[in-house]
Amino acid sequence: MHPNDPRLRSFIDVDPTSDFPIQNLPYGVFSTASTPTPRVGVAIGEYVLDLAALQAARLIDLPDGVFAQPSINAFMALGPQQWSKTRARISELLRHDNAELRDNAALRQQALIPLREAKLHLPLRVEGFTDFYSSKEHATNVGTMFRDKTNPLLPNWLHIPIGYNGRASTVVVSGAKIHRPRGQLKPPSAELPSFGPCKRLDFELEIGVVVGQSSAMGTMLTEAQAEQMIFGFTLLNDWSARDIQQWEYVPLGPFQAKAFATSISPWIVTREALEPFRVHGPEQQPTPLDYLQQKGANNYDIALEVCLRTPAMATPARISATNFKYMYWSSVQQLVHHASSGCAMNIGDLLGSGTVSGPEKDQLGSLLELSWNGAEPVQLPDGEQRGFLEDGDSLLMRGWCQGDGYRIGFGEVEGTIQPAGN
Ligand SMILES: O=C(O)/C=C/C(=O)CC(=O)CC(=O)O
Ligand SMILES: [Ca+2]
Ligand SMILES: [Mg+2]
Repeated sequence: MHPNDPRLRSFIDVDPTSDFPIQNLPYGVFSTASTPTPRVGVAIGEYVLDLAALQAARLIDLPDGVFAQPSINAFMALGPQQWSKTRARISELLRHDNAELRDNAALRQQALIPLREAKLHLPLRVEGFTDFYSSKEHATNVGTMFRDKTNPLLPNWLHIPIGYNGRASTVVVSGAKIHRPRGQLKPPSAELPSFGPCKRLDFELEIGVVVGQSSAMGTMLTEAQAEQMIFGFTLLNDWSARDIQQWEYVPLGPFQAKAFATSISPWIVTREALEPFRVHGPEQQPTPLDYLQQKGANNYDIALEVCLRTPAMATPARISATNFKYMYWSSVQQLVHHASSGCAMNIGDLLGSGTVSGPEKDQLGSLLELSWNGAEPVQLPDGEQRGFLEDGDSLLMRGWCQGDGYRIGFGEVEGTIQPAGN
């Protein structure tokens, strides 16, 4: 049976609402109190399966030590055929009718760790971080607020997957504390800029693409090559300082406004696990230039939600619910474009999709849009309201593909705002 087959069952009980059924098997890096060395595992139900332990027990046939690493980069370097073969083998080992692991109590004890006992680390060594801008709704909304409401979409937008080179150095895993950045601020009413803590701190709901293969400097990628280079997908929050951004971004784009932190979820859902959830993206009109043309279903149906919890709230409240399927430019088009000048791509490059905003008012992927630059604050169930994020606020993103009786989930990415540092 193919590892995506909905009929597959594991000997580990998995709730139908779990993010991590046997059809998912996302990769992460974890450690435990008893074994503090970070190593690679996959999530299954309420457990992490320790792949370094399975390999040491000779149940997985790959180069020695490939999972006894603090990142998945060495595994990604093995290439797409090994990714697929390994996923099939892990699936086989977890099946209800396979005795190899199921009936080996000692190995099960060692290799299946309850998720609540695992510390989750940044799953990849991030070589480069690029952030795209591929939701037409988001680009239109920001253009309306920041530039020209009669002509919000800039003329290049429908021809180029626009992006900027971000910072790999500040990509952090879910749970990492986020310090309010400081920067140059110049509200429209002020004559001169001042330096101080950001007053308009925001999130951006995005999907992160993990590049698992390299391309040589000077070479372009075909659609098929780019597809094969994508290892998997994460949730990504591109924290954004809107006041710093508005003053600094002309003409080279965001710089310090988005350099202070980017959070990702701890699990990387493989491209293969998302195959059953492919959908057509929006129609692209005008037709893109030849090198960007793509055939077939080039997007994914991934439900996404954003929840906010202020220090006064007992539980988080949902403030947005949208879907990745609305994105105009696909991940493959972004990657093809990224390499099109001859830019070398590396194993461990991370590409942000761009803020995922849908067409409706409750489908927007940033507070900038939800509160219309602070003018219409978001109302929370306990009577509080938010134009932008305040110290102590916790922001939570979730994502999943809904199958028939199971879901391919991304887990979550959380970050809590700390006061500005020194
Ligand atoms: O329209 C602008 O000037 C800026 C938009 C963004 O905030 C840039 C960005 O990070 C891209 C995105 O997430 O879609
Ligand atoms: Ca962004
Ligand atoms: Mg960022």
